[in-house]
Amino acid sequence: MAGNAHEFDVIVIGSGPIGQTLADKVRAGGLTVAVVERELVGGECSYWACIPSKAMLRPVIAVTEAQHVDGARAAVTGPIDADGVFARRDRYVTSLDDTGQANWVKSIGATLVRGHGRLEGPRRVAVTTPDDEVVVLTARHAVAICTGSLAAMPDVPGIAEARPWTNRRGTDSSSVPARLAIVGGGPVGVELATAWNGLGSAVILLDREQRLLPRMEPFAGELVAEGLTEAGVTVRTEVTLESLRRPVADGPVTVTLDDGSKHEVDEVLFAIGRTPLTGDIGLETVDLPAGSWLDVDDTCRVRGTDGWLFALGDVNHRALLTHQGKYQARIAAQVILDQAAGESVDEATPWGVHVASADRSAVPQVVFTSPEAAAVGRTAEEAVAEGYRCKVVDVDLGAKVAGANLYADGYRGQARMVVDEDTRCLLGVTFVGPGVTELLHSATIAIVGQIPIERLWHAVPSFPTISETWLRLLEGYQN
Ligand SMILES: Cc1cc2nc3c(=O)[nH]c(=O)nc-3n(C[C@H](O)[C@H](O)[C@H](O)COP(=O)(O)OP(=O)(O)OC[C@H]3O[C@@H](n4cnc5c(N)ncnc54)[C@H](O)[C@@H]3O)c2cc1C
Ligand SMILES: NC(=O)c1ccc[n+]([C@@H]2O[C@H](COP(=O)([O-])OP(=O)(O)OC[C@H]3O[C@@H](n4cnc5c(N)ncnc54)[C@H](O)[C@@H]3O)[C@@H](O)[C@H]2O)c1
Repeated sequence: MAGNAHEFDVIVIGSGPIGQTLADKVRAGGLTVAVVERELVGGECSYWACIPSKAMLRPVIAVTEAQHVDGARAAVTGPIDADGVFARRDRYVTSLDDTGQANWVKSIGATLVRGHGRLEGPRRVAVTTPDDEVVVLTARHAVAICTGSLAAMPDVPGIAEARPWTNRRGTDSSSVPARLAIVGGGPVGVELATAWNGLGSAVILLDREQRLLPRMEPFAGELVAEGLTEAGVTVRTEVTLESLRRPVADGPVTVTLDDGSKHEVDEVLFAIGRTPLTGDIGLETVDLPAGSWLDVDDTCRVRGTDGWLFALGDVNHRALLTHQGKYQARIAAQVILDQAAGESVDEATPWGVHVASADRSAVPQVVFTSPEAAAVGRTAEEAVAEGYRCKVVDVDLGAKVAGANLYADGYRGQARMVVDEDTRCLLGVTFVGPGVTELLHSATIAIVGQIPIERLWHAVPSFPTISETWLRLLEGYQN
């Protein structure tokens, strides 16, 4: 880079799915962009999170589903081929080679700068390259922090000697531990328990809360725990980890819980949440605290800065999901483009082009377990806590939905719809059961579109599909 080649309209720090989306959109709008990446272009999502976990889960879920269809069950005769699953995963993560994604960044006309980016005052980013050189970039319009998050670790005795797994080894290991303890029963914990149990590990899943998936409707965690238990996972809730011991480097780990029980395993995996990757990105140079989640407004501009600094994706802690971060990137790109053109930004109109309104009321999430759990919007408990006058409708899918029973014999699943009684529009919907994942977007559209119950009756689900759950929910609302 020579002359003013270090000056760009926009600098994006972090090339995960969110940084890439922002770069793509502002570039398409005619701005120049530098994308700074210190590790692999594509981020955690592409190599150690969404993509490898789903590549590993799909074979496990496919086999489990076949085992629940009379007649098909007889065709499932052996264990899952772990090497085949690892090969599938490696294909999806391009064997941790980011050439394809790096070329894509270049193909959109962005400049990829390899190295660790740190703010150096407003609109300046110093990049320490792999050769230990420092390149200083300046941004005419905006800097976007898209640095993502890291697995959180608890402070318990013995953690260093136990060399625990996180989502990284949990998604890139090509050997199956005979015994695996997973601490944390959120989405990462339940998905990786499903995957590794399916691949042959004896898994014990531990959570300190009363139930798994504590952020979803209670029946989600309960049905997922049932599915895991049926598959052979030992599920322990309301337990706290006291210590780990791995006296011999290659030997087993002893996990001690607060109820006094001890469990010997070959590996321990932590899935207890995330911490923001903001500790070493120069936040202190712009008067922001280092190491914290970045507080943004609904346009994704960092509060306390004057409109040049954006934080998108996991780092802003609005919704730690790839699709939601990419939505934020689309909104922020519009804000950046309009600011750069000297046009006004309308931050006051919900659902407008500059406001990430869905983050507040319509975040969809699918947890890929067996059964699957899919939810969007508020839970009943959240709606009540926020002061809504609401009606809750529950449907037992196995008992009431013909399409569900044709999908799996002895189908077990449940749905819940939370309705705002003042507007008769939906506040939240949850589906749990085999094959429900693709139903979720219908609920997202109903919530975002603010479609009243009366109109939903005109959205006719095909017979005999699991979507007929919608009819049962509407009938339940009338009764
Ligand atoms: C096991 C697992 C499974 C998941 N499954 C799903 C799923 O199915 N669906 C879903 O929606 N979400 C899923 N998530 C969440 C999803 O992975 C995150 O929400 C998503 O990766 C966030 O994207 P991001 O771009 O903000 O961050 P990341 O994907 O973490 O990317 C951040 C990038 O920034 C780079 N970086 C960091 N600091 C610097 C720096 N100082 N300088 C330069 N570069 C830097 C990093 O190297 C990285 O490449 C999963 C998470 C886990 C752990
Ligand atoms: N399919 C998906 O959409 C998907 C999959 C994986 C992860 N993610 C996202 O990634 C983020 C991280 O997921 P996660 O599951 O790591 O975090 P999480 O915060 O969603 O869940 C953490 C779980 O660990 C438990 N926990 C916390 N501390 C504990 C302790 N000391 N001992 C025992 N249990 C403890 C909590 O009760 C909770 O159940 C989430 O926001 C999640 O939505 C999404």
